[in-house]
Amino acid sequence: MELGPPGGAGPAEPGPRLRGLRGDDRAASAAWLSEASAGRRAPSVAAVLPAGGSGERMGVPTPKQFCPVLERPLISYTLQALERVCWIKDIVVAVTGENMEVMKGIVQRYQHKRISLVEAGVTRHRSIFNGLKALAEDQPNSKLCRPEVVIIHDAVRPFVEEDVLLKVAIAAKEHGAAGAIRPLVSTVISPSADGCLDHSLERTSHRASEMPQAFLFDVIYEAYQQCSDYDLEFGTECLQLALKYCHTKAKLVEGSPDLWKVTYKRDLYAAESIIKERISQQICILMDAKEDEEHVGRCLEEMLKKELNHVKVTSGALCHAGRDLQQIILEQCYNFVCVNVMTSDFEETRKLLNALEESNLSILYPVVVISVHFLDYKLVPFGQKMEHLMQIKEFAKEVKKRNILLCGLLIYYPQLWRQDMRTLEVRVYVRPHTTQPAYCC
Ligand SMILES: Nc1ccn([C@@H]2O[C@H](COP(=O)(O)OP(=O)(O)OP(=O)(O)O)[C@@H](O)[C@H]2O)c(=O)n1
Ligand SMILES: O=P(O)(O)OC[C@@H](O)[C@@H](O)[C@@H](O)CO
Repeated sequence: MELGPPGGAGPAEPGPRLRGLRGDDRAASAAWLSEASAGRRAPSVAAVLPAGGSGERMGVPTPKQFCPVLERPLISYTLQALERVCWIKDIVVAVTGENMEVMKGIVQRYQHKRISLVEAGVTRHRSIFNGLKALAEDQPNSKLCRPEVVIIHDAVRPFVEEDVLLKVAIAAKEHGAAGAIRPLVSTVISPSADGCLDHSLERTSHRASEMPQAFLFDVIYEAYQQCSDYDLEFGTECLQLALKYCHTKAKLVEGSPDLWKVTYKRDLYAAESIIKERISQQICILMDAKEDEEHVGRCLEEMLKKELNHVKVTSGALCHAGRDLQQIILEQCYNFVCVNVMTSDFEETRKLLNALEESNLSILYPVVVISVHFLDYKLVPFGQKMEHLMQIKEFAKEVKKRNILLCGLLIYYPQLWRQDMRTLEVRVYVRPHTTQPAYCC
């Protein structure tokens, strides 16, 4: 079993982040995190991701966890989802020896943090067990701490949100084990030996066991240590191991429809559609820290928040915002508004375009950049400005080769308006089913 280089301690983002949580989940998360801030020992949480399968049902040579979705390996989306959760301290991924270098390359290329790699086993349960052993602190050279709670999540379930992770972790702390469930889509039947129907299960009184699942580490580690070879070989349910070997009845937590596991090729197409839909709901507003730009950017942010799920704002000259921007690009933002209030030059937009051209964003999906310029027509003759701004056409042609759609928006305003900057109303028209918003100020 080989522990790869830990991906760096601590959450990818400073401080507690309650993103992706709503209502009482947010309150629960705050309570969960406040244990730390209250000076009490925070409940330490780690995750184990079994990623050592061959993906036979996918029917392609590449194991499905490494299959590209928008040119990015599927497992990277799952890691990104877990990394958004600041209270998961370590993420242990079990991969086969032959895929260890591939996995290390993915961790490096997408700058995944808090990742440790262990050797997978010949079955999913054995892979999970190897992950637990790495956390048990009874391994030589292990840099990992034994967690109080461990989350187990299939590497091929990329659409996991913080709220369900929090629910199963809190439930596991209280009950010893917890798992996400979903209503059955098809009725479960039991065939007789001669291949005929023996009986069917009452669908409404049964549920599908999904992931994530969470356990008190001691419970699930003990269960795996007691586990029979038969169960390690043929078992598919961690909750059952906790029940059978530790008499721990898991708390069942209703999960969202997006928790499904990528198993067949159609699931990969579905995953790509979901990822594209999520990309179209994200936008980043870049502006310089100048007061006017700040105000315009904040106006735009408020308007866009009514239309889109994720609106990020990064201010400060791009060179300072660079790290922020890199993180935003890493999180797969494909839509940008670059606000240039008093400067007509394209320096900021150009820096953004350079960062995008050097990024890992897929060329298969259009990046939309809207370069907004506010100019006081009393200060600057229109002709001269338009000539200058027409440069944007040249930029646009250049970056189009990389599927970056660059649009320019010039807002000419009278001198008086400058004092009225505070009253600026931004009306945003986001064309449905497109990533290209149309703006009017
Ligand atoms: N020896 C194994 C087998 C599976 N898994 C992981 O367990 C998760 C769920 O298993 P499954 O969907 O069955 O994956 P595969 O075994 O790869 O798929 P198949 O059964 O189609 O071969 C996947 O992330 C898979 O990589 C694992 O870590 N080690
Ligand atoms: O059986 P598979 O290896 O396809 O999937 C493993 C688990 O995801 C599956 O058994 C869930 O029902 C969770 O227990």
